[in-house]
Order: sequence, then structure tokens, then C-alpha cells
Amino acid sequence: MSIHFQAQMPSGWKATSAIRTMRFPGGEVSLVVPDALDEVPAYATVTGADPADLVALGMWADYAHGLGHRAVALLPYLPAARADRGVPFGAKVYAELINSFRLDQVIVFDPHSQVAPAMIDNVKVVGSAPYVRRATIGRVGGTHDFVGVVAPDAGAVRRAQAAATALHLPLYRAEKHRDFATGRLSGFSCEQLPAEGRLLVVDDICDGGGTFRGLAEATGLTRERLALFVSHGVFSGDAPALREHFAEIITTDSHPGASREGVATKVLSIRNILAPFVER
Ligand SMILES: O=P(O)(O)OC[C@H]1O[C@H](OP(=O)(O)OP(=O)(O)O)[C@H](O)[C@@H]1O
Repeated sequence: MSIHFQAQMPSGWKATSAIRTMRFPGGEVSLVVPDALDEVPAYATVTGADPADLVALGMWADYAHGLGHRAVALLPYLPAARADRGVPFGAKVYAELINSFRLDQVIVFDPHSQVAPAMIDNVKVVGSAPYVRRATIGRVGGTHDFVGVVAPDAGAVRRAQAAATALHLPLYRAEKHRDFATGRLSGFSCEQLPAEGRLLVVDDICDGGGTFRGLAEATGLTRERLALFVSHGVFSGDAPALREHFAEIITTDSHPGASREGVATKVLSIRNILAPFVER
């Protein structure tokens, strides 16, 4: 399972909780809470979108509330955030499930659009731009060879613009066409790019990577000139082929797919990024 419980220890430090998840023979998810536990629940982190982890989160919230404590969740990969329209309306179904846990704070990272977080109670949205900068150029004014940020499609323009502003670089826009019903991609185009220097493509999710392979082919740039930052590395299907097009691929561990062999060149700790936003 991809759920982690953090607790406040008697020493005052936060550390991994002694609470564990378990499954009954019938399949139900629950928690094992050691006797005489002298820790206080701090926050739970669910990475990925496994419904069993969400049920475990609900169990933990019920446990924390039962003891009179706050229940705070880091939910960096907001499940079904991409299902932000149509029927079934996935973002709404997941939001209603999450809201039923009555969490006191839900911290999400770079959600696909504003639709899904708008339906989550007590939500805190953390954007990717400062972390894109830190993971790529470091300090503004330092030496680097990036000459621009690329938004791979219309939906990425807002986050890519925020990253470009943080990096003090120009933004270049690309376009892609996807059939929402089938998920199939067809056709890419991109603004004229500089003749030299590296370009950083910034987006929220890399699933099978078709968007980024298509974009790389449309630009005609060599892999040495292309880097990719995606907040959520699902890295399904042919994602390893991205390394043929991007010399550098950076993501967070917000989804278990991020650890897939042969895709990311750098994986940031999402707990390190989001823990400072936990309200006590
Ligand atoms: O790795 P891939 O399989 O190519 O998927 C990744 C792309 O899919 C998502 O956008 P999506 O096309 O769902 O955006 P939309 O809301 O505009 O349909 C995401 O924002 C990426 O751009």
C-alpha cells in the first residue's frame, strides 16, 4: 500500500508512526494500532490513487478524530483530478469520498485543473513553480544553459508560465489534440524555439508519455536540448522511451510509478515539499 503515517513523538520530533495498515480475510482495510501508543497523529500521506489507500486514510482520520486530534492528509496526486468533466464525473466521485473522511486539511500538489481541488473540503493547493526552479537551475542568477520553458498544451500554460516566471525565462507554447473519450492523441505543434540552449517542458502528469514524445518530435530538438519536469510521474506504458527524447526527467514521488526503472533521472520527495504546509 502507498500510505504513510507521520506522528508526533514524546520527544517532540516527528517520525514514522507505529500504526500499520492491515486487511481482514474478507478484504476490508483497517489499521493495527499498538497497545499503549504514546505518539500523536501528525499527518497521513497517500501517494498514487489506490482506493484501498484512501479507505485506510479514512480509517486513520476516524482514529485521529476519535482521540480528539486533527486529521491532516497529504494527497499530492489528487486522484481523478484529470477526470474533471464528463460522466462519470470522476473528480466529483473521489472528492465526495475524500470529504466523507472530514479531514481538517488536505494538501494537494499541482492538480491537473482547478475543478477537482475546488470540490475538496479544507484543501490547500501547492503549486510546482518553486520546486521546478530548485530542481533545475537552483538559484536565479546562477550559471545554467536553459533558454526557455515549454507548455506542452493549453492546459499546461498556467503552470508552465509560473515556472517560467520563477526561472526568469521566456515561455513557449505548444498545442496537442486529444480525444477525451478515447484518450488518443493526434497532432502537435509548437511555437518557434531558440536555435540553441536547453528547453524545459513543464506539466502536471506524465502518464504513458505520449504527450511529451509527440512534443519532442514536433520540435525536432535533440535529447540533449530537452528536459522534462512533471509533478506526478505515473510513467505507465511506453514511458521509458521518453529517455530517447529527454536527457533529464524530473518528477516527485507523489505516485508509485515515479520509481519505475529507466524513466526519471531525479525524483523529489513530496513529503519534504508538502510537510511545511501542514497546519497544526
Ligand atoms: O503522458 P501522457 O499519457 O501523454 O499524459 C499526460 C498528459 O495528460 C494530461 O493532460 P490531458 O491530455 O488529460 O489534458 P486535458 O485535460 O486537456 O484533456 C497531462 O496534463 C499531460 O499533459
